[in-house]
Amino acid sequence: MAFFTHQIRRGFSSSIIKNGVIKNVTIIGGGQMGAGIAQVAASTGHTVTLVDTSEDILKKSRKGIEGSLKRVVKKKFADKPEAGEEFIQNVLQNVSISTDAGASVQAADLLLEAIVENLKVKQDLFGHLDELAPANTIFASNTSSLPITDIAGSTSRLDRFGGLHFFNPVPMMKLVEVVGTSTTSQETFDSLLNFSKALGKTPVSCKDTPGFIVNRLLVPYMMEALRLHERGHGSKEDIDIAMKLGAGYPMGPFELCDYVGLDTVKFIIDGWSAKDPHNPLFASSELLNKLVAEGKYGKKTGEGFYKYK
Ligand SMILES: CCCCCCC[C@H](O)CC(=O)SCCNC(=O)CCNC(=O)[C@H](O)C(C)(C)COP(=O)([O-])OP(=O)([O-])OC[C@H]1O[C@@H](n2cnc3c(N)ncnc32)[C@H](O)[C@@H]1OP(=O)([O-])[O-]
Ligand SMILES: NC(=O)c1ccc[n+]([C@@H]2O[C@H](COP(=O)([O-])OP(=O)(O)OC[C@H]3O[C@@H](n4cnc5c(N)ncnc54)[C@H](O)[C@@H]3O)[C@@H](O)[C@H]2O)c1
Repeated sequence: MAFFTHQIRRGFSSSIIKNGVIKNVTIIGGGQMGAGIAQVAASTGHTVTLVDTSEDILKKSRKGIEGSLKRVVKKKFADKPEAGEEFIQNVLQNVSISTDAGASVQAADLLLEAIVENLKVKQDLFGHLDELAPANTIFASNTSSLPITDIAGSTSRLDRFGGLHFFNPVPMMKLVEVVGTSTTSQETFDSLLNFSKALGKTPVSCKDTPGFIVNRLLVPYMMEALRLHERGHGSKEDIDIAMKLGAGYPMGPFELCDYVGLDTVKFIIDGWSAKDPHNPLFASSELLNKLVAEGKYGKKTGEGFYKYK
């Protein structure tokens, strides 16, 4: 059954964002975050184009969205399975997939990037798409740790650029950090704030400071858990149990690192440590580096601190 239209819908005129209301969204990066955001945006009546580098990856994104929608529907439509199935079909119809980023931005009110946590790669992508996207398309990044100002600097639309930081798993996590730089216009910021609300999320306003709010507090905590283990002061299992049962976290720090992706965790901490090398909060972890070198990125590869196969 063809759930997804495999091409960009034709017949759209260029994006004409009306009264700052975002309806058409192009998401670049169909990994765990991009697929999750696509699902939530499509579930709330937005038209979504999900872009990645290959059809195979996009097939995996589609499978992930379908799986997650089934879990949502199991609860939301517990006693109405037919309505649940209809909901899934409607949501999936709102999502197109594409490997052509340039074509996919033509009708976008919002271009939201969720690709690898690497400044140069993000700058190259935005710089390229800045030349192709309609002038009024708002650009936003889902970066965990990079300055929005640095990413935006690769474009000529500094007033129409902001941060939209979602949390993993996107369908379950209620928060969105909306990040304004010194050049983000109030109109753009309001559009991003209202878009987050339209997704059913609770937005908070953030300054463009390292880690915004959540990660500025979460990253040092998680890295200290890794170092505590490396000092021989606790097994990863005991640290995870302790933080779940003693501090009320739904996942322990090792479980959460695996859930986020150890490659992403390493990108974040290496970036911060390069900028602030003497800050002990941002010191790296040998164990993390070893696992990443072995290609053990956590849940997404089947092994990280724990095994998932
Ligand atoms: C060192 C540096 C690190 C920093 C990294 C920063 C990264 C980033 O920038 C910020 C973040 O995101 S930070 C990360 C922020 N994130 C966190 O901190 C997350 C912390 N973890 C949690 O909040 C919970 O463990 C979960 C909600 C993930 C799972 O809940 P649970 O109770 O432990 O386990 P359960 O029994 O499996 O699931 C129960 C029900 O949840 C539902 N459901 C779950 N996943 C779903 C999905 N994908 N779709 C749809 N539904 C989904 C489903 O209904 C399921 O019921 P089912 O009938 O069994 O299908
Ligand atoms: N994982 C998390 O918990 C989490 C939470 C919030 C924010 N983030 C941020 O979101 C972004 C994505 O993280 P993720 O966990 O989804 O990563 P991921 O590895 O699951 O997915 C990234 C996707 O981007 C694709 N990609 C890479 N370069 C591309 C390009 N030039 N064009 C199109 N697609 C490209 C990859 O093929 C991959 O499918 C990162 O900036 C990360 O810091 C991650």
